[in-house]
Amino acid sequence: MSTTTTSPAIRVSGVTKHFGSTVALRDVDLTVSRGEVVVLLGLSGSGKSTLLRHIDGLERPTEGTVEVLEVQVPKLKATELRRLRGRVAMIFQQFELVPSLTVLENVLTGALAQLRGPRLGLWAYPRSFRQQALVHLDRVGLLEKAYQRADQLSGGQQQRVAIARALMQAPEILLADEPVASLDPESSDQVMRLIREIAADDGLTVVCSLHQVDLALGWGDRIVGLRHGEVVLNTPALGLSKEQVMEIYGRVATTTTELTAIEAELGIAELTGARRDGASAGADGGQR
Ligand SMILES: Nc1ncnc2c1ncn2[C@@H]1O[C@H](COP(=O)(O)OP(=O)(O)OP(=O)(O)O)[C@@H](O)[C@H]1O
Repeated sequence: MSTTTTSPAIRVSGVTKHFGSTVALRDVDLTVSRGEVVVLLGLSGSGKSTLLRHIDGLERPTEGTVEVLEVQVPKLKATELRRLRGRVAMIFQQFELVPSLTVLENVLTGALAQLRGPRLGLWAYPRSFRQQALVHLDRVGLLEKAYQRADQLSGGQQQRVAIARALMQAPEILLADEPVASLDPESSDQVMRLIREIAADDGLTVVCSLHQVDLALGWGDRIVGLRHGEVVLNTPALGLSKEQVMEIYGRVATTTTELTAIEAELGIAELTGARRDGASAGADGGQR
Protein backbone atom coordinates (compact mmCIF):
# COMPACT_ATOMS: atom_id res chain seq x y z
CA MET A 1 0.00 0.00 0.00
CA SER A 2 1.46 3.33 -0.97
CA THR A 3 1.46 6.23 1.45
CA THR A 4 0.85 9.76 0.28
CA THR A 5 1.46 13.00 2.16
CA THR A 6 -1.86 14.33 3.28
CA SER A 7 -0.60 16.60 6.04
CA PRO A 8 -1.40 20.23 5.43
CA ALA A 9 1.33 22.65 4.39
CA ILE A 10 0.45 24.94 7.31
CA ARG A 11 -1.42 24.29 10.53
CA VAL A 12 -1.85 27.18 12.95
CA SER A 13 -3.74 26.12 16.08
CA GLY A 14 -5.04 28.32 18.85
CA VAL A 15 -2.45 31.03 18.27
CA THR A 16 -2.63 34.10 20.44
CA LYS A 17 0.06 36.78 20.24
CA HIS A 18 0.53 39.60 22.69
CA PHE A 19 2.81 42.58 22.09
CA GLY A 20 2.76 44.15 25.53
CA SER A 21 -0.88 45.06 26.09
CA THR A 22 -1.77 44.69 22.38
CA VAL A 23 -3.39 41.42 21.38
CA ALA A 24 -2.32 41.07 17.74
CA LEU A 25 -3.77 37.55 17.27
CA ARG A 26 -6.49 35.91 19.32
CA ASP A 27 -6.97 32.13 19.27
CA VAL A 28 -6.31 31.86 15.53
CA ASP A 29 -6.78 28.53 13.74
CA LEU A 30 -5.75 28.21 10.12
CA THR A 31 -5.08 25.11 8.06
CA VAL A 32 -3.73 25.44 4.53
CA SER A 33 -3.57 22.39 2.27
CA ARG A 34 -0.64 21.77 -0.02
CA GLY A 35 -1.08 23.65 -3.27
CA GLU A 36 -3.84 25.83 -1.88
CA VAL A 37 -3.91 29.60 -2.50
CA VAL A 38 -5.29 31.48 0.49
CA VAL A 39 -5.94 35.18 0.89
CA LEU A 40 -5.72 36.77 4.32
CA LEU A 41 -8.06 39.71 4.14
CA GLY A 42 -8.25 42.39 6.77
CA LEU A 43 -7.96 46.04 7.61
CA SER A 44 -4.73 47.64 8.72
CA GLY A 45 -3.81 46.33 12.16
CA SER A 46 -6.03 43.23 11.93
CA GLY A 47 -3.05 40.90 12.38
CA LYS A 48 -2.24 39.76 8.83
CA SER A 49 1.52 40.46 8.96
CA THR A 50 1.77 39.01 12.44
CA LEU A 51 0.17 35.78 11.27
CA LEU A 52 2.48 35.53 8.24
CA ARG A 53 5.47 36.21 10.48
CA HIS A 54 4.45 33.32 12.73
CA ILE A 55 4.30 31.00 9.72
CA ASP A 56 7.80 32.11 8.71
CA GLY A 57 9.12 31.71 12.25
CA LEU A 58 9.83 35.42 12.68
CA GLU A 59 7.51 35.56 15.69
CA ARG A 60 6.76 33.05 18.43
CA PRO A 61 3.20 32.67 19.65
CA THR A 62 2.29 33.63 23.19
CA GLU A 63 -0.02 30.62 23.10
CA GLY A 64 -0.75 27.93 20.52
CA THR A 65 1.20 26.00 17.90
CA VAL A 66 2.43 26.65 14.35
CA GLU A 67 3.29 23.69 12.16
CA VAL A 68 4.76 24.28 8.71
CA LEU A 69 5.66 21.41 6.37
CA GLU A 70 5.33 19.03 9.30
CA VAL A 71 7.73 21.00 11.48
CA GLN A 72 6.78 22.70 14.75
CA VAL A 73 8.11 26.19 13.96
CA PRO A 74 8.35 27.82 17.41
CA LYS A 75 10.49 24.93 18.68
CA LEU A 76 13.16 25.23 15.98
CA LYS A 77 16.75 26.14 16.70
CA ALA A 78 18.33 28.83 14.49
CA THR A 79 19.92 26.37 12.02
CA GLU A 80 16.71 24.36 11.67
CA LEU A 81 14.75 27.55 11.17
CA ARG A 82 17.14 28.58 8.40
CA ARG A 83 16.58 25.21 6.74
CA LEU A 84 12.81 25.66 6.93
CA ARG A 85 13.07 29.20 5.55
CA GLY A 86 14.75 27.71 2.49
CA ARG A 87 11.43 25.98 1.82
CA VAL A 88 9.27 29.03 2.58
CA ALA A 89 9.82 32.20 0.54
CA MET A 90 8.38 35.57 1.41
CA ILE A 91 7.68 38.71 -0.58
CA PHE A 92 6.81 42.10 0.90
CA GLN A 93 4.95 45.30 0.11
CA GLN A 94 8.21 47.25 -0.26
CA PHE A 95 9.94 44.56 -2.40
CA GLU A 96 13.09 44.68 -0.19
CA LEU A 97 15.51 44.67 -3.13
CA VAL A 98 19.06 46.05 -2.90
CA PRO A 99 18.60 49.21 -5.02
CA SER A 100 22.22 49.58 -6.12
CA LEU A 101 22.59 46.00 -7.33
CA THR A 102 21.57 44.75 -10.74
CA VAL A 103 18.31 42.92 -11.16
CA LEU A 104 20.19 39.66 -11.77
CA GLU A 105 22.26 40.02 -8.59
CA ASN A 106 19.11 40.70 -6.61
CA VAL A 107 17.56 37.50 -7.95
CA LEU A 108 20.72 35.57 -7.11
CA THR A 109 20.57 36.65 -3.47
CA GLY A 110 17.56 34.32 -3.22
CA ALA A 111 20.04 31.44 -3.47
CA LEU A 112 22.38 32.63 -0.72
CA ALA A 113 21.03 30.14 1.81
CA GLN A 114 22.13 27.32 -0.51
CA LEU A 115 25.71 28.60 -0.77
CA ARG A 116 28.51 28.89 1.74
CA GLY A 117 30.07 32.24 2.51
CA PRO A 118 29.32 35.72 1.16
CA ARG A 119 28.98 36.38 -2.57
CA LEU A 120 30.10 39.73 -3.88
CA GLY A 121 29.25 40.38 -7.52
CA LEU A 122 27.71 38.32 -10.24
CA TRP A 123 30.75 36.15 -10.92
CA ALA A 124 30.91 34.96 -7.33
CA TYR A 125 27.86 32.78 -8.04
CA PRO A 126 28.22 29.41 -9.77
CA ARG A 127 27.27 29.46 -13.45
CA SER A 128 24.32 27.10 -12.89
CA PHE A 129 22.86 29.60 -10.41
CA ARG A 130 23.27 32.48 -12.85
CA GLN A 131 21.52 30.43 -15.52
CA GLN A 132 18.74 29.58 -13.11
CA ALA A 133 18.32 33.24 -12.16
CA LEU A 134 17.97 34.17 -15.84
CA VAL A 135 15.32 31.48 -16.29
CA HIS A 136 13.34 32.94 -13.38
CA LEU A 137 13.70 36.46 -14.77
CA ASP A 138 12.37 35.20 -18.06
CA ARG A 139 9.43 33.65 -16.22
CA VAL A 140 8.48 36.98 -14.66
CA GLY A 141 8.96 38.72 -18.03
CA LEU A 142 12.06 40.73 -17.11
CA LEU A 143 14.92 38.98 -18.85
CA GLU A 144 15.85 42.13 -20.76
CA LYS A 145 16.25 44.03 -17.48
CA ALA A 146 18.78 41.58 -15.99
CA TYR A 147 21.74 43.99 -16.03
CA GLN A 148 19.91 47.17 -14.99
CA ARG A 149 20.08 48.52 -11.48
CA ALA A 150 17.05 47.44 -9.45
CA ASP A 151 16.13 51.01 -8.53
CA GLN A 152 15.67 51.89 -12.22
CA LEU A 153 12.63 49.61 -12.43
CA SER A 154 9.00 50.51 -11.80
CA GLY A 155 7.29 49.26 -8.63
CA GLY A 156 5.51 46.47 -10.46
CA GLN A 157 8.74 45.37 -12.11
CA GLN A 158 10.56 45.43 -8.76
CA GLN A 159 7.91 43.17 -7.24
CA ARG A 160 8.36 40.78 -10.17
CA VAL A 161 12.11 40.74 -9.44
CA ALA A 162 11.27 39.91 -5.82
CA ILE A 163 9.14 37.01 -7.07
CA ALA A 164 12.04 35.77 -9.23
CA ARG A 165 14.30 36.04 -6.17
CA ALA A 166 11.81 33.97 -4.16
CA LEU A 167 11.80 31.34 -6.92
CA MET A 168 15.58 30.93 -6.56
CA GLN A 169 14.81 29.20 -3.26
CA ALA A 170 12.65 26.62 -5.10
CA PRO A 171 10.15 27.13 -2.28
CA GLU A 172 7.23 24.90 -1.37
CA ILE A 173 5.35 27.78 0.26
CA LEU A 174 5.17 31.41 -0.81
CA LEU A 175 4.08 34.00 1.75
CA ALA A 176 3.17 37.39 0.33
CA ASP A 177 2.58 40.30 2.71
CA GLU A 178 0.49 42.94 0.92
CA PRO A 179 2.47 42.40 -2.31
CA VAL A 180 0.54 44.98 -4.31
CA ALA A 181 -0.22 47.62 -1.68
CA SER A 182 2.32 50.02 -3.23
CA LEU A 183 1.30 49.41 -6.84
CA ASP A 184 -1.14 50.98 -9.28
CA PRO A 185 -4.17 48.86 -10.30
CA GLU A 186 -2.66 47.64 -13.59
CA SER A 187 0.63 46.54 -12.02
CA SER A 188 -1.29 45.00 -9.10
CA ASP A 189 -3.30 42.92 -11.48
CA GLN A 190 -0.19 41.82 -13.35
CA VAL A 191 1.65 40.81 -10.15
CA MET A 192 -1.33 38.94 -8.72
CA ARG A 193 -1.85 37.05 -11.97
CA LEU A 194 1.83 36.15 -12.07
CA ILE A 195 1.77 34.75 -8.52
CA ARG A 196 -1.33 32.72 -9.34
CA GLU A 197 0.22 31.33 -12.54
CA ILE A 198 3.45 30.37 -10.82
CA ALA A 199 1.55 28.78 -7.93
CA ALA A 200 -0.44 26.64 -10.37
CA ASP A 201 2.58 25.67 -12.48
CA ASP A 202 4.82 24.81 -9.53
CA GLY A 203 2.16 23.45 -7.16
CA LEU A 204 3.11 26.14 -4.66
CA THR A 205 1.12 26.74 -1.50
CA VAL A 206 0.45 30.48 -1.21
CA VAL A 207 -0.74 32.64 1.67
CA CYS A 208 -1.13 36.24 0.59
CA SER A 209 -2.36 39.14 2.70
CA LEU A 210 -4.46 41.79 1.00
CA HIS A 211 -6.79 44.52 2.06
CA GLN A 212 -8.70 44.94 -1.21
CA VAL A 213 -11.83 42.80 -1.45
CA ASP A 214 -12.00 43.10 -5.24
CA LEU A 215 -8.56 41.59 -5.71
CA ALA A 216 -9.15 38.90 -3.11
CA LEU A 217 -12.45 37.70 -4.57
CA GLY A 218 -11.07 37.15 -8.02
CA TRP A 219 -7.90 35.50 -6.90
CA GLY A 220 -7.58 33.00 -4.06
CA ASP A 221 -9.10 29.54 -3.53
CA ARG A 222 -10.11 30.54 -0.02
CA ILE A 223 -10.51 33.76 1.87
CA VAL A 224 -9.68 34.08 5.53
CA GLY A 225 -10.85 37.34 7.07
CA LEU A 226 -9.12 38.76 10.12
CA ARG A 227 -10.55 41.44 12.36
CA HIS A 228 -8.85 42.68 15.51
CA GLY A 229 -6.65 39.57 15.45
CA GLU A 230 -9.53 37.09 15.18
CA VAL A 231 -10.57 34.94 12.25
CA VAL A 232 -14.05 36.11 11.33
CA LEU A 233 -14.34 34.50 7.90
CA ASN A 234 -12.88 31.31 6.45
CA THR A 235 -14.59 30.26 3.27
CA PRO A 236 -14.01 29.25 -0.37
CA ALA A 237 -13.62 32.35 -2.53
CA LEU A 238 -15.89 30.95 -5.23
CA GLY A 239 -19.38 32.32 -4.83
CA LEU A 240 -18.46 34.72 -2.04
CA SER A 241 -19.90 38.16 -2.70
CA LYS A 242 -18.51 41.58 -1.89
CA GLU A 243 -21.63 42.21 0.16
CA GLN A 244 -20.93 39.20 2.36
CA VAL A 245 -17.40 40.38 2.99
CA MET A 246 -18.59 43.93 3.61
CA GLU A 247 -21.23 42.70 6.02
CA ILE A 248 -18.48 41.17 8.13
CA TYR A 249 -16.40 44.34 8.16
CA GLY A 250 -19.43 46.60 8.42
CA ARG A 251 -20.32 45.05 11.75
CA VAL A 252 -17.33 46.68 13.40
CA ALA A 253 -18.22 50.16 12.23
CA THR A 254 -20.32 52.27 14.56
CA THR A 255 -20.19 55.58 12.71
CA THR A 256 -20.46 56.70 9.12
CA THR A 257 -16.89 57.97 9.26
CA GLU A 258 -15.67 54.56 10.35
CA LEU A 259 -17.70 52.86 7.65
CA THR A 260 -16.30 55.23 5.03
CA ALA A 261 -12.76 54.47 6.21
CA ILE A 262 -13.41 50.73 5.96
CA GLU A 263 -14.94 51.20 2.52
CA ALA A 264 -11.90 53.12 1.35
CA GLU A 265 -9.44 50.63 2.76
CA LEU A 266 -11.22 47.63 1.29
CA GLY A 267 -11.46 49.33 -2.08
CA ILE A 268 -15.24 49.30 -2.12
CA ALA A 269 -17.02 52.43 -3.22
CA GLU A 270 -20.56 51.18 -3.24
CA LEU A 271 -21.63 50.44 0.27
CA THR A 272 -25.41 50.76 0.32
CA GLY A 273 -27.14 53.85 1.58
CA ALA A 274 -29.18 51.69 3.94
CA ARG A 275 -26.02 50.29 5.52
CA ARG A 276 -24.65 53.80 5.83
CA ASP A 277 -27.87 54.99 7.49
CA GLY A 278 -27.74 52.03 9.84
CA ALA A 279 -24.21 52.94 10.87
CA SER A 280 -25.20 56.53 11.48
CA ALA A 281 -28.02 55.31 13.67
CA GLY A 282 -25.45 53.91 16.08
CA ALA A 283 -26.55 50.76 17.89
CA ASP A 284 -28.66 49.50 15.03
CA GLY A 285 -25.91 49.62 12.44
CA GLY A 286 -23.03 49.22 14.81
CA GLN A 287 -21.71 46.25 16.73
CA ARG A 288 -24.15 43.44 16.77
N1 LIG B 1 6.49 44.18 16.90
C1 LIG B 1 5.35 44.71 17.36
N2 LIG B 1 5.33 45.37 18.54
C2 LIG B 1 4.18 45.89 19.03
N3 LIG B 1 2.99 45.80 18.40
C3 LIG B 1 2.95 45.17 17.21
C4 LIG B 1 4.12 44.59 16.64
N4 LIG B 1 3.76 44.02 15.45
C5 LIG B 1 2.44 44.23 15.30
N5 LIG B 1 1.95 44.91 16.36
C6 LIG B 1 0.55 45.30 16.55
O1 LIG B 1 -0.25 44.17 16.34
C7 LIG B 1 -1.45 44.50 15.63
C8 LIG B 1 -1.51 43.72 14.33
O2 LIG B 1 -0.50 44.26 13.46
P1 LIG B 1 -0.19 43.64 12.02
O3 LIG B 1 0.97 44.40 11.46
O4 LIG B 1 -0.09 42.18 12.11
O5 LIG B 1 -1.53 44.01 11.23
P2 LIG B 1 -1.79 44.03 9.66
O6 LIG B 1 -3.16 43.50 9.47
O7 LIG B 1 -0.69 43.32 8.96
O8 LIG B 1 -1.78 45.56 9.36
P3 LIG B 1 -1.04 46.35 8.15
O9 LIG B 1 -1.78 45.96 6.92
O10 LIG B 1 -1.21 47.79 8.53
O11 LIG B 1 0.39 45.90 8.19
C9 LIG B 1 -1.41 46.01 15.47
O12 LIG B 1 -2.12 46.58 16.52
C10 LIG B 1 0.06 46.34 15.55
O13 LIG B 1 0.25 47.64 16.02
